[in-house]
Amino acid sequence: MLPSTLSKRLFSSSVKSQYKVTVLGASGGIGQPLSLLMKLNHKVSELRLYDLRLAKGVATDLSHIPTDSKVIGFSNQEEDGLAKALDNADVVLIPAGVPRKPGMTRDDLFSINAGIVRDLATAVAKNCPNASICVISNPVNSTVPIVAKVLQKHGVYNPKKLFGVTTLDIIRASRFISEVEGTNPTQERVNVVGGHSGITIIPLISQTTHNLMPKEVKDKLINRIQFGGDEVVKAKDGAGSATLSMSYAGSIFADHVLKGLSGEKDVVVNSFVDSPLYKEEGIDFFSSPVTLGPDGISHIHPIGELSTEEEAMLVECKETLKKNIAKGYKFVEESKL
Ligand SMILES: NC(=O)C1=CN([C@@H]2O[C@H](COP(=O)(O)OP(=O)(O)OC[C@H]3O[C@@H](n4cnc5c(N)ncnc54)[C@H](O)[C@@H]3O)[C@@H](O)[C@H]2O)C=CC1
Ligand SMILES: O=C([O-])CC(=O)C(=O)O
Repeated sequence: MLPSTLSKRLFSSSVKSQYKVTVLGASGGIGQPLSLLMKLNHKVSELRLYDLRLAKGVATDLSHIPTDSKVIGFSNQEEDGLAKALDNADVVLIPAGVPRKPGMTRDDLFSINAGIVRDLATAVAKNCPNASICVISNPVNSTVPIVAKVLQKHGVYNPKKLFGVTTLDIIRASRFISEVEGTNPTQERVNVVGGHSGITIIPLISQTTHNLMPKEVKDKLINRIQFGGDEVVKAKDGAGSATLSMSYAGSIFADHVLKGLSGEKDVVVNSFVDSPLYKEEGIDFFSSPVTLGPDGISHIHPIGELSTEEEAMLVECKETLKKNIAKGYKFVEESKL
């Protein structure tokens, strides 16, 4: 293929770039490749990168790519760096925070990441209260409620525009089920609902065409989807958790949000959101398919029919989620804001 044809394929688009996207934690393992993928997204007109280190370097590097967007790096060393990065942003992606090491659960990250996410959410509340906020930092089951509470305290909470990014569970499920069934992963779609940690991740295999696989094969598959994160943490052996698959997942999620904002029809994606599904049972957030539009979430879909085994998983999931959400709320209540 001629280089010019290749460059046209990669970089040309008839889509109008119009959205300002900010990545908080842009120099990290997820932040860098995620920023690269957002630089390639034609709906983005301005990409702002913020981190405690290297954000200007990463921004300069990406700024040489000939797509129709401007890239600007902001550092915490400059006055109002964070405020400038967020000023009037349309979409904010948050992969800031520490990743796991072998032997840790996502909840073990709470002690450090809760404060980071609280402070970044405070800056979002002050500088871009209308933004769609996509939270990647773990533990997602608690960091999303933290952001909600912070925004509530500032009187700017819009539940239609706050998202916990659980897309990695969806893409893992597509991949892993295709490995078991010998199918094309791009054609596989599993509805994964609940939360984003261990047993709160519920892959609804009964809703796929592969429900008749032997029980032990299915149990193993479900366990692999639920603990796929641990597989990467173990393989990286102390150097972090999923970054490349996560940045791919994050870019797909962000693209859905941008498609919704730009008025595309039937934009449906799973996300951990402020949800009516189990609110009566005291569970304010739950991941299920949601339809996105110009004002954020336009519809939250129920999770559909479950098998007896999946019903039992849902019971366990809800018990853990309730505690994770309460922990996030309590942290903000006890913080001086
Ligand atoms: N939602 C999901 O499915 C997934 C979530 N994660 C989570 O994403 C987070 C980031 O993971 P990695 O990128 O691998 O970690 P990393 O350590 O490579 O990068 C994190 C970046 O955040 C920056 N940072 C820390 N505090 C900050 C602050 N106050 N403001 C701005 N930037 C700040 C750091 O300087 C660093 O560059 C972790 O909490 C991890 O558990 C990881 C994989 C999947
Ligand atoms: O496992 C981790 O800590 C990172 C993560 O959330 C994932 O890979 O799903």
